Amino acid sequence: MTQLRSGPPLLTASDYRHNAAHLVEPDVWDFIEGGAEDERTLAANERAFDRVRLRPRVLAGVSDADTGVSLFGTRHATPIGIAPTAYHRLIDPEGEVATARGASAAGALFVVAMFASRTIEDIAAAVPQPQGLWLQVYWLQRRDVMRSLVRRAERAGYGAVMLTVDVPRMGRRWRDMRNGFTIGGDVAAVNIDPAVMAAAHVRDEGESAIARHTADTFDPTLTWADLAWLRAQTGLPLVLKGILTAEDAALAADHGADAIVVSNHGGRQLDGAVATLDALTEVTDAVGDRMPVLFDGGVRRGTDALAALALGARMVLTGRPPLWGLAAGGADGVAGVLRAATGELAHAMVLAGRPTLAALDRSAVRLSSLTGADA
Ligand SMILES: Cc1cc2nc3c(=O)[nH]c(=O)nc-3n(C[C@H](O)[C@H](O)[C@H](O)COP(=O)(O)O)c2cc1C
Ligand SMILES: O=C(O)C(=O)c1ccccc1
Repeated sequence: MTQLRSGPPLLTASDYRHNAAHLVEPDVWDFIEGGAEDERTLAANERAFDRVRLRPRVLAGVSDADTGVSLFGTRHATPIGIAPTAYHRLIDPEGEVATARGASAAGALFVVAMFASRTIEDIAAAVPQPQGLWLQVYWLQRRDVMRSLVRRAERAGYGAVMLTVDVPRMGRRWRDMRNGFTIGGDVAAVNIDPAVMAAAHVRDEGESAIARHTADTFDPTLTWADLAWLRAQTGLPLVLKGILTAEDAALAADHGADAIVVSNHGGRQLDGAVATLDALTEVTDAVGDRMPVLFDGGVRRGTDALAALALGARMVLTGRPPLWGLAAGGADGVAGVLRAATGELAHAMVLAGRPTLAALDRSAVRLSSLTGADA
């Protein structure tokens, strides 16, 4: 656990959040915490877990739990990984290098964002096993830039490429627009051709610079047929992030995705979109065993992870909590927040009588509680 110089130990993600709030600039805090428009989907993601009621089994002879999970041939000590988030140097001078060290210490997957503020190679060099890193990309108008990123990740030993598909344009985040949020100082998206990033700090009154930059550089004309191009650029597994419906999950499988992430971008894109926990079962039903389904959105404690895993997620990702850890204690804080959640998960697995992730199935959740019937 992360012990600060003074004050009580940080035991839960919520402890890290309260601690971190005082340690980053207010506009950066709003960028991290904020969601799109009235933030209803952001709130719904967390609230969905409040409805979950578990069905513990007893006298199962369970004294310890194994949280290990394999994905694409790589073993992870925990099924709780780090979702891609941009610009970690806004929070810690070492940025993604510190995050990678923390993830590696906790045995967790770290999905590095295309908009990382440290190089793909420096991040890989910070960990003993770079296949525990994946690279997230957005579809840029400049396909040559995408290709070079994917090739660099492959050469550096990354384990997979994750294409985020829920940003044809950036969601309107009133907080960032009111703050006139820009990425400045010596923080930059160092992996992307400077020509592509040239206008990244430009904005008009009432605008967010990242939204302006996204509109200038992303390719919103993308369709399912275009995925074949990216597929052909790399031998790495291709994971699609941002699926919320059975229809799109089936299309992803038909178009050769190796995995998908049920995600609404942490409530930062379409406000009013379904909470991810509420979308999970329709997606896992549609996919069956065709490919692994991952999950993100609102996971704040071990029992949240347990519910998503029970409903069919192979792994869960968390976005904001590792950033709270990074702010509170650098690499140690990232490891601390992941270990806290993993410890809670293992504890819940013992109390629920399910010693392994394989033994965790839908019978662990009272399904009527998800629809609010038990409220
Ligand atoms: C500060 C911040 C930056 C993010 N940047 C990216 C990004 O660059 N690419 C991406 O695919 N998702 C990005 N996301 C979305 C996360 O990957 C993830 O879907 C979301 O945070 C999960 O919800 P949670 O924060 O409730 O765990 C970002 C989220 C946050 C909070
Ligand atoms: O903030 C985000 O959610 C996000 O996806 C993003 C994308 C590009 C630059 C910065 C953030």
